[in-house]
Amino acid sequence: MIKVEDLTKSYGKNQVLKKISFEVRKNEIFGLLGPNGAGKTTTMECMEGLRGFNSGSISIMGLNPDEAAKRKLIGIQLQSSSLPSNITVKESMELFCVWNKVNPRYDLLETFGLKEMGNKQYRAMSTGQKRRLHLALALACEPKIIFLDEPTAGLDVEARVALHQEIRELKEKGATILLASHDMAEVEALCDRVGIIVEGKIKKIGTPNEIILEVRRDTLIKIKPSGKIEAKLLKNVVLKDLKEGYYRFAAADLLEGLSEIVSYLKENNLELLDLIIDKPTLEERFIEIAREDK
Ligand SMILES: Nc1ncnc2c1ncn2[C@@H]1O[C@H](COP(=O)(O)OP(=O)(O)OP(=O)(O)O)[C@@H](O)[C@H]1O
Repeated sequence: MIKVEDLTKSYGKNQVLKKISFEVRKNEIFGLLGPNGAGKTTTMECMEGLRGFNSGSISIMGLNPDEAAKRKLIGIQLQSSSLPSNITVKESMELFCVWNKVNPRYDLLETFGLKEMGNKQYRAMSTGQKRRLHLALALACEPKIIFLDEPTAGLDVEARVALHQEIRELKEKGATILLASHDMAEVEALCDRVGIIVEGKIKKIGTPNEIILEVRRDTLIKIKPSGKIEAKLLKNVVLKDLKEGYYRFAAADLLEGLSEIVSYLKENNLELLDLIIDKPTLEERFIEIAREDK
């Protein structure tokens, strides 16, 4: 669907993209994950046809980014300066939809909490409100490919949940979505595959699960029983420490470890007062990868 090959981009002498290559498959949500300044926005802007690049190639459904944009294959969150200051929320939706030859999506204004401010002028909107309007417009013409750059930054919890739901529905309807973010939980929850970009280079591509499996530590099971546990008798878990009545066990296999602990508690008439499972996360692997070259 999208193929980026050996993409390089410099701002003056500062080379910010250093031969980036990745593919986005049809109907997947692909997350571009990276620390501040890694090159996510620059990569997205090159793909959107908004920014030139020095070398390499970008193919979007077989077209170059300019052509793909002209044919309205891609939906982009507009930049803040791109709407006239006196246009209202409702007018901007209508204008955008007439331009794209689709029916206005007033429901999206409702989804993003903008319904009540249909007559508000763009210049009077807060940054968060503008952001939500840009998202509603980006999604309104149901493009085949959608680029979202930090879509939930500055959104409140309700709008964030609504946006996640909207993204999932767009995928169900067949869209391909590229999402740049440094929000690990968001990427883990939404993305089918993730590319980790650090200092202008792609360091890792895989599903969130594949990447999490690379974390070099066991899952930790933290429990508070109603009495003492003879930890030496347990074969599937290793006691790491015992603090304030909490036993922290490492388990190579979570289910086996957990079932052994539960059986032990039952056999010894102990109650389980608290249970915390601490599994490796995408964030842990991301931090390892970001530090690898330092
Ligand atoms: N218009 C520009 N002119 C000069 N340098 C730029 C410009 N835009 C970005 N940069 C630089 O390019 C590098 C990559 O920036 P980019 O915005 O692509 O990163 P990012 O991963 O999106 O970061 P963030 O998560 O902070 O948004 C940074 O060092 C940034 O300072």
